[in-house]
Amino acid sequence: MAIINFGGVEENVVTREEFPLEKAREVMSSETIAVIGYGVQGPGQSLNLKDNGFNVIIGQRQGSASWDKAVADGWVPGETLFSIEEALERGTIIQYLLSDAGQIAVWPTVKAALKPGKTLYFSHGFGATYAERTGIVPPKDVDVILVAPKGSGTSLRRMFLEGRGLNSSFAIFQDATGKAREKVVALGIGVGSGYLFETTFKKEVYSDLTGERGTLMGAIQGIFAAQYDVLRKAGHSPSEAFNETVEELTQSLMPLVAENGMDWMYANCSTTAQRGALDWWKKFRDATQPVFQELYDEVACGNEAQRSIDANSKDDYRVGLEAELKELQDSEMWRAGAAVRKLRPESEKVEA
Ligand SMILES: NC(=O)c1ccc[n+]([C@@H]2O[C@H](COP(=O)([O-])OP(=O)(O)OC[C@H]3O[C@@H](n4cnc5c(N)ncnc54)[C@H](O)[C@@H]3O)[C@@H](O)[C@H]2O)c1
Ligand SMILES: CC(C)(O)[C@@H](O)C(=O)O
Ligand SMILES: [Mg+2]
Ligand SMILES: [Mg+2]
Repeated sequence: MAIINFGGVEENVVTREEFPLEKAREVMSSETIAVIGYGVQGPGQSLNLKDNGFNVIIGQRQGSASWDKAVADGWVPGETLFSIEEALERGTIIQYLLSDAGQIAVWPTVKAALKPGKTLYFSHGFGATYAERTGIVPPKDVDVILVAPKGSGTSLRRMFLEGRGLNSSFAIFQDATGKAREKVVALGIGVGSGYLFETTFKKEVYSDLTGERGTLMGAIQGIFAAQYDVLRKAGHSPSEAFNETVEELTQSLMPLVAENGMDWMYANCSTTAQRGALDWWKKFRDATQPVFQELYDEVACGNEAQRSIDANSKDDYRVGLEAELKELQDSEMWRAGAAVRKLRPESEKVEA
């Protein structure tokens, strides 16, 4: 473990230097990793593990679109691609990567397959933390661990292929064999994490649900929509409103934040912009803080988890989700965005 000072607070992290891939392969040398579910995380984690030299199989519902995707990605039915039941039987490490609602539905099958000595791996603290709502209570004689990549499975794979690494958190829920720690770190390195920081199942799920509902996904769309609306009502064109709300942020300013922090991005803007941003950011903080607090409280009391379980356990949940995504796509702001994306010079080059 390397001790890293995060803004004045020291934390333990695991890097690839201290726990190299060779060591991870050694820890996993006699294990068969069964990745159950081939949605978003399933492909990213399993393909990275395979390319890193681990012994991986996939368990997925036959006849589903995800099964076809697995075949297209090179997994071979009967050799490395199986029904969920068969993969559970063959695997010694069970990477449970169905959707969180799917995990509840399939839990009785998984539980029955968890013979002593097997390891149960999650990428979210959801199922085990909200056990009274999910019914997911692992048997006492298996190791239960978590590696949660902090980003989309799509990014996990893309960054791996670019030689980069998304960071992940890791946690141990249950250490039945005394080897849970080396297993979780080996798998974290194996799935392509840049580095690993330690957490608990409960902290992972509380922070993850807050983050995705907050600044990462929910709040950002809300703030974009509010500013775009004000600009449009004041007579600005869609292209102007979109550029001043989204395009400049994603294309010009966020890469500077990612590179060297907010002050660096500010420093690369005019003194006029800096004066305004420094004057206004605290107003936005104060206006949104109560909403973030409400969000965290709803997560911590379980209401948010319950809403997600109720919505995503419906047979036709995809229909509703797709309609809501379409509503976003069809909004003027995101239609303007589609036109703006096409106008990027590099888009022209791709099409040419
Ligand atoms: N999406 C991400 O990038 C991401 C990032 C970090 C963590 N996670 C976590 O990883 C886990 C997997 O998430 P995901 O987004 O990859 O899942 P997903 O929504 O893409 O679904 C994964 C698979 O679950 C299968 N599935 C759903 N319901 C099922 C059922 N009742 N029976 C059998 N199969 C069923 C689907 O066919 C699909 O292949 C979750 O715990 C999630 O919170 C996801
Ligand atoms: C990619 C995210 C938002 O970080 C993940 O938490 C998810 O649920 O998909
Ligand atoms: Mg999440
Ligand atoms: Mg997340």
